[in-house]
Amino acid sequence: MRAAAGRLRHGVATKSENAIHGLPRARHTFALGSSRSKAGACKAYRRCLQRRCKATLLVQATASPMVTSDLGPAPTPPPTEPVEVEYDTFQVAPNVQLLRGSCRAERLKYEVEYGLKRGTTDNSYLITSPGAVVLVDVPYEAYKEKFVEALSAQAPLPSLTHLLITHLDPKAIPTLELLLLTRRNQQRQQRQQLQQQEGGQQEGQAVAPGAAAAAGSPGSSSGSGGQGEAPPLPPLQVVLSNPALKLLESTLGSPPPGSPSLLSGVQLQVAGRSGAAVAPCGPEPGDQLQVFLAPTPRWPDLLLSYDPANRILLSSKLFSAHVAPRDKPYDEGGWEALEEDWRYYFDCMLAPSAKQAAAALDKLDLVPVARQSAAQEGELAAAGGGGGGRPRRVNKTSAALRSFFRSLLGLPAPKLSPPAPPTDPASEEQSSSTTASTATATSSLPQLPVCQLLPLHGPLVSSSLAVLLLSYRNWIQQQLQAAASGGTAAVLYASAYGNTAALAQAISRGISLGGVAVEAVNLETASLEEVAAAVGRSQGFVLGSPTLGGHMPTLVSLAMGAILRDPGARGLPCGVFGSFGWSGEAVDEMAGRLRDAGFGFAFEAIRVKFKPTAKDLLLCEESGRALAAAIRKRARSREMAVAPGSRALTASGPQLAMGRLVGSLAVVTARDEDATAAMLASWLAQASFDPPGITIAVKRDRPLGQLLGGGARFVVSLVSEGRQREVMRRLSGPFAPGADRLAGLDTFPSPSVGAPVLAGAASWLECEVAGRLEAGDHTVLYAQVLDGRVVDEAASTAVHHRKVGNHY
Ligand SMILES: Cc1cc2nc3c(=O)[nH]c(=O)nc-3n(C[C@H](O)[C@H](O)[C@H](O)COP(=O)(O)O)c2cc1C
Repeated sequence: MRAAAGRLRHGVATKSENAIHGLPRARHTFALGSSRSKAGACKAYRRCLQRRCKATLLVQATASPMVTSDLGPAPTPPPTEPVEVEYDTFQVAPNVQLLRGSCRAERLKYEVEYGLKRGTTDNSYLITSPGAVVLVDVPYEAYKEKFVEALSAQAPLPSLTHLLITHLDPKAIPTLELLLLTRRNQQRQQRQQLQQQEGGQQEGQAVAPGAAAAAGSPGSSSGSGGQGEAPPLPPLQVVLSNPALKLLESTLGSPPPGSPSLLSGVQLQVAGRSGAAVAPCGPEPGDQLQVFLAPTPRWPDLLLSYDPANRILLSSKLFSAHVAPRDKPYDEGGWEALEEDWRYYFDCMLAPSAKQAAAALDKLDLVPVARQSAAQEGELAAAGGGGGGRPRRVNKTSAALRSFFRSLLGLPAPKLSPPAPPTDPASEEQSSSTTASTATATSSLPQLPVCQLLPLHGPLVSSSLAVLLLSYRNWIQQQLQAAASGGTAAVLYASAYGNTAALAQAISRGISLGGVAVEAVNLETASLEEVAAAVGRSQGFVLGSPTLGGHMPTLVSLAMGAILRDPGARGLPCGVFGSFGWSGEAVDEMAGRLRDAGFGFAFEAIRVKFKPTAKDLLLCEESGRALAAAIRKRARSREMAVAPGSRALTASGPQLAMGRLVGSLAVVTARDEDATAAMLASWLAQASFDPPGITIAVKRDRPLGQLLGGGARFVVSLVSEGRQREVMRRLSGPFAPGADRLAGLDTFPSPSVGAPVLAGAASWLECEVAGRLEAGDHTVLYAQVLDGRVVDEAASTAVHHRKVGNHY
């Protein structure tokens, strides 16, 4: 192995584009088909469309459609897939508990287009203060019983005074239902107990002192001394955004005839303005949870909440990650251990809504400060410091931290977008007939010291707080810059079961990696005006649809009509894709209508049977990059038409000098299930003797970064002198999406990684990624060498010589 590593040379080889294939790091895991009969399935899907929500994505499925009908074979019932979940509670501040449901073995079946399988957590928080017990968020239904049990152990449910919902997913509705039902039952029991006690007192029986208070209701202690019926308990105040309110009303608000609405015992309060105070969170009068509206196209109901007493941001989907840390709830291992997870979540979930994410963060001037130890927090709280969270204590630290991290990341000014013009509070106000609007809007941006980010999913952010905050701004900035310089592509899709959504996500990744920003539009929730506006803002688009009943669903057809009617859309590069079960007409219909209207396709129509495999997702990612390339090419030719020669490349002195750096010419390969990736590389170097280690620099816009995440394994074949011409010719590209880049080259699988080794290479190495460093437009991967062989003792390694250092 060491002999093989010793074949690394600094020099030679490719001037080529490094023909990197990318793979998603893992496949998503949801199953397909439907448990329903033809009629049931159609009804479910129609209901989904009518409600314009993703509730029917809950339908479980199987990949073996067997039953026939006049719609075609209907899917068979699904195997029930038990999901193993755990439930834990942790104290994260003197008066704040984390209630955490986690699923490690496999991620839960949601956010189906999210490609990782590192487990996930659903985080809820309980904030207790004098006179208020505030629950923040309820988890998905897989956790519902354990959640209600864990919550009841922390606080009797009737004692809950507020429920703050930062995001309401249809899959959390059953949990909310159980919570409200259990609370109502517990209230009834309490009331009966109190009545019995009242009766007992009247009959002269002894009542244990404080028995009513032990029942746990804020109303109960005050009511225990009265005569007659026990006083009614105060209603639960549910604070949420207007879109969440609509979902709540359309589900729990309309119970079956004869049963009382679970919402009758709650008071709904719409968070109408950013900065509004909605619930107590500490002992002092000013200790009020503030809410900030943070809607994105994907999550139109999103709220962020700031707890000034504990200096905590309840960040909902922002700063989340789908990873389930063991035992400890925090970001153990820090930035190094979790950067990839946070970044991947951002790329999948927030990059397509970068503008909205920027707008949300611009509403808060967050200042990172150090977290106190639990003991210190306790002392400070006891001393009336509310957890020590007062700005005067922390400004010095925060300024130093901010400037340190800003310089570390080479970041510009902290603001992402120009300050918004003063808003008319009325325009931001969200209306609701059932609500009492909140008060106390901020007029300017006060600094908000923050020592913890408490997200909906994944680890709580403490040790990596400053760097994650700044990285978010950096990532958002990159997206906005891509949109400004490379343009935007609209990714329009509908998906009943998540399969087409998974394709849309992979295409979006490819587009982003190709240097073009993505505006994702879910046709189930967007209006036709929004569709037209998104296409109008874009320089290219893709359209995705499942086949249902032999056609594309009506909403896709309507969206298509909106595009065809828009004269500005003519000539935009585009592409179509979709998942199907047996006939797959939708993709042909879309392609046919666009072709007839004169549109040009950046890639071949993508049709995937049911659930996409790793290979399908790789094809999608490459197709996304092809669309990005078409968009950039079109922009360049327009630019050239205006100012010919404006983009001529001129190499500077340093670039010429850097061109004299040389590296070994290698072929890097990796495998993921049915997909194989290969790239030409020459920016390789030995980095460690013991353990043996190497580095590879991979350009950021290559999908290889996704392929080679932490712990990923790959193979390096060092090309032998004399073969560089042949290898470079075959691997330099350009390649059509899905093309086999190793076609025509002899290979064999490496013994343990199983990725292809180039036959006749000077040597080969099997490696495992052990670290990543973001470096300018490349990512430097540090990998430990697991195994290796010298294939040809006599061969020397080919070296890549270049003239200039501004390309390979
Ligand atoms: C009610 C219903 C009707 C369907 N009709 C067809 C059809 O006519 N032709 C076909 O190829 N697949 C059909 N399918 C299968 C879907 O296209 C397939 O499940 C696809 O993966 C769904 O993609 P999605 O997850 O993006 O919604 C049907 C599925 C359902 C539930």
